[in-house]
Amino acid sequence: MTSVLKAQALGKRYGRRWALRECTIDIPAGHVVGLVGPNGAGKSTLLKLASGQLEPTAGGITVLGGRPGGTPAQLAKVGFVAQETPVYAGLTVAEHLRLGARLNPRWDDGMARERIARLGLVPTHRAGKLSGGQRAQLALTLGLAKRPDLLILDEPAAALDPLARHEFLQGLMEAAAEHELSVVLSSHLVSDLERVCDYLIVLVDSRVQIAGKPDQLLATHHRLTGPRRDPDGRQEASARHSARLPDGAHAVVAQHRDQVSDSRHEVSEGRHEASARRSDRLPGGLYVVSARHTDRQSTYVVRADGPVHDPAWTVGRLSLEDLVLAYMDQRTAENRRAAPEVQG
Ligand SMILES: Nc1ncnc2c1ncn2[C@@H]1O[C@H](COP(=O)(O)OP(=O)(O)OP(=O)(O)O)[C@@H](O)[C@H]1O
Repeated sequence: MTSVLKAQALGKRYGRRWALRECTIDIPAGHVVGLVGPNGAGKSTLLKLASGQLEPTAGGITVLGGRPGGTPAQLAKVGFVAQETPVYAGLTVAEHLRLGARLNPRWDDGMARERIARLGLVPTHRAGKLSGGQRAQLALTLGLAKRPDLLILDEPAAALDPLARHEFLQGLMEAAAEHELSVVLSSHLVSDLERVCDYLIVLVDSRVQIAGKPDQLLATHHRLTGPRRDPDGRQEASARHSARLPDGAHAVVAQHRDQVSDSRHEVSEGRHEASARRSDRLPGGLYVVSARHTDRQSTYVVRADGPVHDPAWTVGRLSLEDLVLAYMDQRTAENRRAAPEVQG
């Protein structure tokens, strides 16, 4: 299958700080890809690397088989709509279309005019006088009429009200289906991405945490809920030293040790051991994404290759939002290794 975006150990550093690191992804063509993550996670950095506006510090990236921004032909194949939906305030809607026609060899003027008319944008109106939603639609029209093979949008609907956002994303989906376009868009709004995307990338702390088709991601992640047998972490730590651990518990503790963090008890080494100790009750072969404990109950979000059957735990389904939030949880991210990609 052709890759629309392929990155191998891709990294970008600003000064001494990594904005993106060890990013390895392979996105097949023909998808609407959602890129989600907290502020400062590296989303814009990845999108700018993909559109050739930034050069990598480490690793490599190809887009539609070529180096981003490498040749005029490559530039023509990729459209980019930046975060602030850039339009020229002093130019009219019609002047934007004329500029687009002059700058883009594959420009589809008929489509641009038809779309502008359908959206009710008046050609003689200056972009500076348009509403935020209208400006976003104008910027999307320019991106689509360029007739790219890949359209990259950095938080395109962030400033729009829910109705305008709905219309914007609807238009994007229709255009993607009609023109067999691959799309990569970033957003903070998982509900938006859930509606339009058939491939998701979660980026946290400059690293890709997970990537794949939403149904596959949901099939491999579960919520495990069970009683917290010993709600006091200190008692649990001392219990560990009194050699009352079940056979084999040490091995399991070692297996999960760097995968688990307790959102409320992470102060000392003893506490850390206590939190690792709790995970020894989880079924084997799980990757712990997040862990939460109340006095009486423990809740884990875990990734598993197969179904989880363990009478000690209630296994529940996650929504996509639950899954993304579990990965985005900064309190657990620190102690987690980057998860391998789920290929779709
Ligand atoms: N030009 C720059 N110079 C220095 N640091 C930068 C620059 N651009 C981004 N960064 C830093 O790189 C990190 C990633 O930034 P980036 O804009 O890619 O994040 P983001 O996920 O798009 O965030 P947001 O959701 O807030 O737009 C941040 O810590 C940011 O401060």
